[in-house]
Amino acid sequence: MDIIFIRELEIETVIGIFDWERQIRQRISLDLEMGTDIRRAAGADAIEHTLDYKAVSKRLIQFVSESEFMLVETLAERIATLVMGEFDVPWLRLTLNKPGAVRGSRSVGVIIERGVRG
Ligand SMILES: Nc1nc2c(c(=O)[nH]1)N=C([C@H](O)[C@@H](O)CO)CN2
Repeated sequence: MDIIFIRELEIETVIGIFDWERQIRQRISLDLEMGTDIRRAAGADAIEHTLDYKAVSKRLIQFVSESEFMLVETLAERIATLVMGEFDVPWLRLTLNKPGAVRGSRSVGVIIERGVRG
């Protein structure tokens, strides 16, 4: 299996469990690895035969910036469902970072893996 990836996709959104967090927008950062087979696209040298990382990124920016979840877990799960469903991705690993959320740490967040790795 091959992997198409997106690193450090930064998006502002409403996220958090505290009252003050419901009033502001905070930056989250996504690292996404998506299972695929690149051989057909490489053979034809044609974007229509592969997973377009720009199209995935644009959809994620739209979805995440309009979302208002409390937990990073919920946002991560919803992103995984969206990517697998809309882009026909059989397996993915997603790291969702919430930088600066905990004083003294660079980042906190969640890592999830979904689907079947071929
Ligand atoms: N496992 C989690 N723990 C915490 C979350 C979360 O989404 N998942 N969220 C918070 C607060 O919103 C925090 O980010 C504010 O600093 C605390 N713990």
